[in-house]
Amino acid sequence: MTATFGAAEIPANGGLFLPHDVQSDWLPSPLADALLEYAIANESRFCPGSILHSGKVMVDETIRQVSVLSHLGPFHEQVTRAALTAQPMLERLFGMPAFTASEVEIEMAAHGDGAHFQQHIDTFVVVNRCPNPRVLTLVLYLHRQPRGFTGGALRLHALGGEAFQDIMPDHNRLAAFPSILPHSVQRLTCPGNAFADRRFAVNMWIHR
Ligand SMILES: O=C(O)CCC(=O)C(=O)O
Ligand SMILES: [Fe+2]
Repeated sequence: MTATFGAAEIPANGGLFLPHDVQSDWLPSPLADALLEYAIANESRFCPGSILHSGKVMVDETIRQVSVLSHLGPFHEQVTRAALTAQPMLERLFGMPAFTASEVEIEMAAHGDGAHFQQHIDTFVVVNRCPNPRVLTLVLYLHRQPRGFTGGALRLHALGGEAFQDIMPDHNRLAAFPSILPHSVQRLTCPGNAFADRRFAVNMWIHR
C-alpha cells in the first residue's frame, strides 16, 4: 500500500520514492541489437569504471565493479537524440521544471560475474563539478538471448526508510529517474563470464 506526494510515492514502511519510469522496447529493436553487437565487438576498449571518492576519481571494486566504454562511436549521435527526445516526457512525469540540456553524458557499461554498484546518487559519483550538472539518469539495458547472467537488478531506494523497488535489466528496457534518486546495481552471476554474456547498459545523464 503506497500513498503519493506530488509525483513521488510514500511506501507503507516509510521513506519516500522519487518518481521513475520504465519503458520496454525503448529503441527500435534493430538499433538495440546493433548497439549490443557494437559493445561486444569493442571488448578490448572497455576500461574499469571509476567512482568519485573524497574528491578523487578512482577505481574501487568494492564499491563499483564494472567495465565501461566512454564513446558509442557511430551510435553516439542516435543515442543522444533518443535521450533528448525522451526528456520532455520525463520532466512532466517526474514533476520537474523543464530545463535546457547542455549535454548528454553517455557511457556503455558491461557487468560481468560479480559486478555490482553499491547504493549511490548519480550527482555524487564520477562527475566532479559543483553544482553537479546531472539532472536526469536514463539507463538502457542490453543482453544476448538467452540471458547469460542472473541477478543484476537495478534497485531504487526510498529516501529514508528501508523500502526499495527492483527493475530487471531486460534487453531494450529503459529505466529513467531523477539523478538525485538513490539506487544500486545488485551483484550478478555470469557463469563462465564470457564478455558477450554480460549485462550491458547504456548510461545516459542529461546535464542542465
Ligand atoms: O546499470 C545500472 O542499472 C545503473 C548503473 C549506475 O547506477 C551508474 O552507472 O551510475
Ligand atoms: Fe548510478
